[in-house]
Amino acid sequence: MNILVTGGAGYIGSHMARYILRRKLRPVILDNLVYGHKESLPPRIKFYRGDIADQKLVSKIIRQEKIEAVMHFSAYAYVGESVTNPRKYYENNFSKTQKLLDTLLDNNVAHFIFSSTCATYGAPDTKKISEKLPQNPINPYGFTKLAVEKMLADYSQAYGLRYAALRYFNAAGADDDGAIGEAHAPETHLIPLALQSILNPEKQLKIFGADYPTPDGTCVRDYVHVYDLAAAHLQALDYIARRKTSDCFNLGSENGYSVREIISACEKASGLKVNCQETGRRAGDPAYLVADSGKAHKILGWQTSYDLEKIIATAWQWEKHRRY
Ligand SMILES: NC(=O)c1ccc[n+]([C@@H]2O[C@H](COP(=O)([O-])OP(=O)(O)OC[C@H]3O[C@@H](n4cnc5c(N)ncnc54)[C@H](O)[C@@H]3O)[C@@H](O)[C@H]2O)c1
Ligand SMILES: O=c1ccn([C@@H]2O[C@H](COP(=O)(O)OP(=O)(O)O[C@H]3O[C@H](CO)[C@@H](O)[C@H](O)[C@H]3O)[C@@H](O)[C@H]2O)c(=O)[nH]1
Repeated sequence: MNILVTGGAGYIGSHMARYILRRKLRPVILDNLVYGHKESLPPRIKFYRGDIADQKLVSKIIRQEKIEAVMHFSAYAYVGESVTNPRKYYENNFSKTQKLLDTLLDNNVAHFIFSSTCATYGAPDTKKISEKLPQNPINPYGFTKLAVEKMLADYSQAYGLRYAALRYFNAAGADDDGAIGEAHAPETHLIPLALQSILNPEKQLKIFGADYPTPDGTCVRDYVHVYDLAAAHLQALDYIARRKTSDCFNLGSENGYSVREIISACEKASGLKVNCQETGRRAGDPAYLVADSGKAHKILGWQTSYDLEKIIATAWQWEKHRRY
């Protein structure tokens, strides 16, 4: 099967591309390299540098590469920036995704896997988040992802598009051999920043808020390894194709870890101290986000295989020797 991976030079997309290759399927990458790294792609992989909204280019790729399904990772994902510059997010995450979808329909590509997020739930007042909870995002980033989910539901109803909306919790970790890993620029995520503060004494990790209503006062998140996410994508694709259906799934480990627990895990993995300091809360951070992934377990047969220790071990391996 030929699978178009948009945003395939980015963090999660580049791991997806490797995972697809290992499963003897064929990924084709489309990325404009606004973020992302060409060095993250395996040699000899088919790569197109371009924009998802370039309908001529996307049509050409579909025809030339005989694309049968699309995994759509490309988006902007800085929550804070989405508040100060929402037009950038509505344009890239929503409007351009509509252009992409229209191109797919015009070229009879009917299978679509979408990178959604637990940020579509907002700040729910519950221990574990299942798909039954209402989606009430609290920032423009979350709204753009929810808007795409709504568009997918309408397109599926009207035009027969089959899709899976995969609502990731916190993607983390790196390739087991350390060849690729998380490399956002700027980096805003907790695990890479904690590990970088170990390697570079000039970098200090700020703990955003120690007064949350959580056991140790810091925010709790559900960290899920990128290859576990990748596995879910292929399982979801198989499911929507075989069953001729569409659905949404929460993807998390179902375990919550506080910022302080992540810092301790990074110190344990490295044997070194994280240089950190408590500061005020970061705007828009809910106290507690942990998945109920029972639906993905039951319907897709998805299980995670990386626990927190393994996730941090792969991230540490990557940070120590990173190539880009
Ligand atoms: N990282 C997380 O924890 C997380 C959690 C939930 C959801 N997500 C979603 O997963 C997806 C991937 O996230 P990531 O962390 O790998 O981000 P990333 O920034 O590393 O990757 C996104 C890639 O998309 C490319 N891109 C952006 N706009 C494009 C366009 N218009 N045309 C072509 N390419 C374009 C960028 O160059 C980049 O390589 C995003 O949709 C994000 O919203 C991420
Ligand atoms: O320097 C830092 C960075 C983060 N945090 C905290 O660490 C936790 C995790 O933060 P981060 O790694 O930035 O992830 P999230 O803000 O939870 O967001 C990620 O996970 C979401 C799903 O939960 C996705 O929608 C987003 O795209 C993705 O960036 C949060 O409580 C932050 O306040 C710090 O204390 N200091």
